[in-house]
Amino acid sequence: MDRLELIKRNVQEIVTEEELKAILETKEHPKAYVGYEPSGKIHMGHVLTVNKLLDLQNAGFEITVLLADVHAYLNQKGTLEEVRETADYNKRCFIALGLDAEKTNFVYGSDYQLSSEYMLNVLKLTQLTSLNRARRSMDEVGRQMEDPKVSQMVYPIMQAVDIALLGVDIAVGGIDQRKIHMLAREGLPSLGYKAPLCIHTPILLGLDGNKMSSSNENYISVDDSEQDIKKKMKKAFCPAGEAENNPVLELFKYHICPRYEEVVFERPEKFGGNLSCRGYDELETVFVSGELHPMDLKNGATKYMNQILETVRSVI
Ligand SMILES: N[C@@H](Cc1ccc(O)cc1)C(=O)O
Repeated sequence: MDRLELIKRNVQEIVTEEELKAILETKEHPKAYVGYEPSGKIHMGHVLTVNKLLDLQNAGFEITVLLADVHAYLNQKGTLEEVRETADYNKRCFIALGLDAEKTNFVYGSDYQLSSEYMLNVLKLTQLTSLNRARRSMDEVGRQMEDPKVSQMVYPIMQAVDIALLGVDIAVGGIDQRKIHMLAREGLPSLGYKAPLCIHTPILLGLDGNKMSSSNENYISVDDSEQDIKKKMKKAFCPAGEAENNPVLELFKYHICPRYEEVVFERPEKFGGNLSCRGYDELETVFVSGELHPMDLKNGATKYMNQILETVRSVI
């Protein structure tokens, strides 16, 4: 796979592809980052952006991971001390998932976001941003936004300033980060910084076919046991022959197939014997044709997710 193909795989949007091509031509080691609000549960949604960072690392990018403790605090996720501790756990998870501990630049928000240079930029950008826009940019990111706090209006402004002061060329994130990234693209040039490129990954469905939510734990997280995964997969929504809105197929598309050249579904002879697929497209075709039963797909997902998470569990 060439560099551009690797960067584009499983991505929902690149803003803009022309800019990406230009940067690939001029820089051998462009810089990209993702920021994460520290979370007690690192789930397959987080892992999707980690996978993209791995692709970028393999494409020669320099990677920064922002452990956004101050952002989590501003977004009502706990005290600064609590979120900082969770950030340490998250760093261990990300390394276990394959990010090179030596080559990846892990940064805590609180280590630089309280400096006067940073704060002055934040204040300048607050002065250029309407309250309405700041609020809208938090639509898919903010907690309890029926009664937003002022801290949650500062949040997107700080995220924009992060991009400038971390000195990255590319901001990576789920498509839910889009409005904040657009604010950064528009606002940063007025502060004398360049507009960042953005790479947005899709947002995964929950295993029940609804939005992922911690209240009904409808997702796989990296600390799930083999038993947890079995149970969750058994209950998972997996409509026969359907490729759209199928969370089990999504696991193959975004997590399993990128890690395995070939996947094998083990079936007794009377159900057609073992079936193997090379690459996600082939698997989707086979599933849509009805040749592969949802039960077999789920069993396969259980096997591979366990293999992937085995190594992670053993080190976190
Ligand atoms: N907004 C991100 C977290 C984040 C914070 C600061 C950043 O600079 C980048 C990302 C989230 O929803 O989890």
